[in-house]
Amino acid sequence: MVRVAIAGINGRMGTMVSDIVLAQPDMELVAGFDLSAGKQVGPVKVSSAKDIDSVLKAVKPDVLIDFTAPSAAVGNVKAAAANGVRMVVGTTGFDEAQKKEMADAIAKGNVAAIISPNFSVGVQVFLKLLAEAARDLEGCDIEIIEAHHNKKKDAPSGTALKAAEVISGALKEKPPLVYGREGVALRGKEIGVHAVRGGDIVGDHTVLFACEGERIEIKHQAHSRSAFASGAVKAARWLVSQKPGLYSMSDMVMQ
Ligand SMILES: NC(=O)C1=CN([C@@H]2O[C@H](COP(=O)(O)OP(=O)(O)OC[C@H]3O[C@@H](n4cnc5c(N)ncnc54)[C@H](OP(=O)(O)O)[C@@H]3O)[C@@H](O)[C@H]2O)C=CC1
Ligand SMILES: O=C(O)C1=N[C@H](C(=O)O)C[C@H](O)C1
Repeated sequence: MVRVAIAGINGRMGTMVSDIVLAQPDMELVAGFDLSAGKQVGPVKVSSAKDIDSVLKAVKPDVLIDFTAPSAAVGNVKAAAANGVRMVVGTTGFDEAQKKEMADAIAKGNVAAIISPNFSVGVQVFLKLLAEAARDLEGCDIEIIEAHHNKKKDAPSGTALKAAEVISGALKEKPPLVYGREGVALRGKEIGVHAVRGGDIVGDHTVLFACEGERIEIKHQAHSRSAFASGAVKAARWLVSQKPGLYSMSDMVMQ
């Protein structure tokens, strides 16, 4: 049995991840953490986020799945790594210092972890297509447009930033990012990044390659958070048989 703990278990993603974990015959939900404690989820009563260290020590999960907020996730990663617990981190919106803090904690704890801004399998294919298009269409103007629900706190999305990183990695000339546009300014060599927020949009990412006389759009649309949640649960199962280290979702999907 894979013993799973979930941080952010009361949230939109945490709720869906716990439903999927509870339905897996080879998984057991052993702990859940959130700012508001006490709710019963399957066999566990949600623990207060501040008790994560003592609860991890007591229940010894195999994997902690985190969908919370950036500073919360950094604390959770440190607690999990210090207790030898593997991690699946789906939270987005980290700054560079927070990314380094997590990587250092994972290395020091000598545990296996996946940090990914998007756990859908489709998005891994989308990223692969972007790299190919960027290589073949060098010189075309590139714009990334993402759309999400009106409760999303970070912008641009983690996936949009990952798309920019992948595109940049495939181009000979590394362009700067320009977030939105306002006022009088001609487009330069940049990648434009635009965030749309509204209603209950689950997660759309479009990359436009605009060339002379033609254009290509590569688009991924998530219809349900189950695309992310089921990928995160698969990642938890996969991590159990991996050596210690920091992995990405493409390490798992493209194996
Ligand atoms: N990688 C991926 O595939 C995906 C990533 N995401 C990302 O996941 C994150 C969560 O998204 P979503 O579920 O929509 O957000 P929600 O706000 O619905 O859920 C986050 C939950 O975490 C709780 N929380 C805050 N701090 C802590 C803490 N220290 N310990 C435990 N729980 C805590 C929040 O409590 P409270 O509400 O009281 O603040 C809330 O219940 C975001 O960063 C989002 O961008 C989302 C979808 C897919
Ligand atoms: O907050 C969300 O909802 C999502 N966040 C992720 C991101 O920032 O890329 C992934 C997904 O698009 C949904």
